[in-house]
Order: sequence, then structure tokens, then C-alpha cells
Amino acid sequence: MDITDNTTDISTVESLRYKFGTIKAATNDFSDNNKLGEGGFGSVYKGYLQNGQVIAVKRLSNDSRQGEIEFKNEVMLVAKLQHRNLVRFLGFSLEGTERLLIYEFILNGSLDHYIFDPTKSVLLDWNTRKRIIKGVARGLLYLHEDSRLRIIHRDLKASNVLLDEEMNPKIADFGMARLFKHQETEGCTNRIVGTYGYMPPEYILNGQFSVKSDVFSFGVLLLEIITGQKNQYFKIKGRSEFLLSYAWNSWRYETATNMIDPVLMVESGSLQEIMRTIHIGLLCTQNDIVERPTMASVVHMFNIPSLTLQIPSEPAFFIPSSSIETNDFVNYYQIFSQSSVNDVTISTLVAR
Ligand SMILES: Nc1ncnc2c1ncn2[C@@H]1O[C@H](COP(=O)(O)OP(=O)(O)OP(=O)(O)O)[C@@H](O)[C@H]1O
Repeated sequence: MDITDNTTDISTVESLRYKFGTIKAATNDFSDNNKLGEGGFGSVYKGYLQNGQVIAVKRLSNDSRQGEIEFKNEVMLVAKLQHRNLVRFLGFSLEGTERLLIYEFILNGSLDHYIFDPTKSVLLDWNTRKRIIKGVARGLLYLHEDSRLRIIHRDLKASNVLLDEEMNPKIADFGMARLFKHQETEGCTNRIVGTYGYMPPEYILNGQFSVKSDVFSFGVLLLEIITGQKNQYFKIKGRSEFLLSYAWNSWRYETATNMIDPVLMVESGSLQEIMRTIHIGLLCTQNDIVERPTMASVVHMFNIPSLTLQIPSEPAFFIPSSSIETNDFVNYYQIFSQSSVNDVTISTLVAR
């Protein structure tokens, strides 16, 4: 579907247009002091509008491989989506080669800055992490089923979950989302967009994506939030492990309590919730797409703690310990050690 055909949408989008000069002034000419960070498509700046509103501006780099259509997709999609667990899109600027996306400023930045940081992770106790997990699940469910459009995020990860002043989560970065009408839930692409470690095998190998790709990424995120470990090769007790293999082995051998981030200092009552969350994470990361639950089921599982959960089957990328340090392991390691790809062709990936 070519969304630019819709004239109503175009006028909606035009009403969100900001002058480049306004944003330039708001960000102090994109000064380094205002820079919040840098992603795959360019830098993000904090800005202050004249009406006092604080904004975050994504300035797409000139050499960004994101084309005009992708830029417009982001504008169109984000403008239509409103949910308390999504970052609010305020507008855009498109002048010459300059492309800017303007969002509400989210005070506490991204989740990865907390869960993977030994000092800051203590700020997220179990109740806060639980609230973040449930909020992300609701935001994703909205994208998949509740909004008028069916959106597959395709790049859900800890750095795309922002935290507001009360540590409520807001999903960011819809630039790579694809627009689907209801019923058209699956697609195939020859371009990979996303971040290794969060992408399911069917997407990496065949370019096949669906709402279940986001479910996979959500499962990885759950396990990261509980362990405080990134889904990549890491050393634990002198052994090389990947998060999914580690989680699966721990689950099978009933040692899953060992994988809980020590800073969570499990209080009585919460251990059961944490174990259930690991269980849900394993269901979401199953190799078999059909076996992975929908986000509606996941939200249901969180809302009804008495609901019996299915036994998970082996996760994708499960690496038996015999493969560790062998060629298989090296190949997986090469894939996972790339943090963000944003836009590579499958042929590039296979060639690696
Ligand atoms: N609306 C916002 N409010 C506050 N901080 C933000 C906002 N949007 C982005 N940031 C910050 O800017 C930084 C860069 O964001 P960006 O989305 O470009 O990068 P990323 O998610 O790390 O990478 P990628 O492009 O691969 O998604 C992040 O660290 C994030 O904390």
C-alpha cells in the first residue's frame, strides 16, 4: 500500500511541519551540549521551543540510507499513533537535505542506560521493572492490534524504550516500522532492518517478518531486564554463553534463580513473578514462530497470574555447549557482536 496516496494523511502530516529555523534555534544550532546521543540514522538533540515545551529532535544524517519514503512512513505512522506507552510524535521538518523528527522529550532517557549499568541498575527494583515490562507489552499490543493500523516495530530493544519521570516506559523509534492493513500481518523483505540479538532467525535468514518478530524481540528484552545482561556473548562463571542459551539451560536444569540480576535482591513474593516472567520470555523467544504467543496472550499472561503457561520449547539460537568455541559459535558470535545494522541486505549478512 502506498500511504502517500492518501490526501487526508498528507494534510495531517503537513499540519505537523516545523520550520527548520525554529528547531535550529530550539537546539542551540544542534550544539554538542544539546546532544542526547547518536543512533543508526543520525543524532538526537534536546531542544526548547519558545512555548516552553521540551523536545527531542532526531536529525537524520545526510548520508543516512533512510530514503524519503521511509522518512515519510515514519512521519505518517507516528503521527497517527497515540498511546501512553509510546513516545509522542510532535512533528517534523523537511527542508533541503535536512530531515528532522520531533518528539516529546522523555526525562530519564533509555532503558539500556539503566539495566546494563552496574551503578544505575539499582534504581530499577523489581516493581519498577515489572511496570516497565507490562507497559512495553501494552504499547506493543497497541501497535499490533489496537491501533487503526497494524504496525510491526521491527527494532524493539532496550535503547528504544524510554523512561519518563516516573519510570513509565515509552516505546520509541518507529522509523523502521512497516504499515499493514489488518489481515496483512506478514511480509518478506530483502533488506534487514533491526538490531542483531533482537532479531528472530526467520528474519535474519529469510527476511520474513510478522508480529511474531516483535514478540521475539520482546522476549529477548524481558530476559535482559531480568538478568541485566545483553543478548550477546558474555562470560559467566568462566564460561562463554549467549543469553538465550543461558536462559534455556538454566530453565531446564531448574537453576533459573541464578540468572536473576543480583541487584534485584529478590523479596519474598517477587521470586514467583520473576520466574514467571522468565517463563514468558522463553515462550516469546521460541524457535517455532507459531509457538510464540501473540502480544494479546502475553498481556493476558501478565494480567492473570493464575493462568497456566505452556512449557516452552527450545529458543532460537540455542547453542548446545558442545558448539561453544567451535565454528558454529564463532558464526553466532559474529552476528551478535554487531550491535545495530539498521539497513543491510541479506546477501551482506550471509556473506559474513
Ligand atoms: N524522545 C526522547 N527523549 C529523550 N531522549 C531521547 C529521545 N529519543 C532518543 N533519546 C536518546 O537519544 C539517544 C539516541 O537515540 P536513537 O534512537 O537515535 O538511538 P538508538 O536507539 O541507540 O539507536 P538506533 O538508531 O539503532 O535505534 C538514545 O540514547 C536516547 O536515550
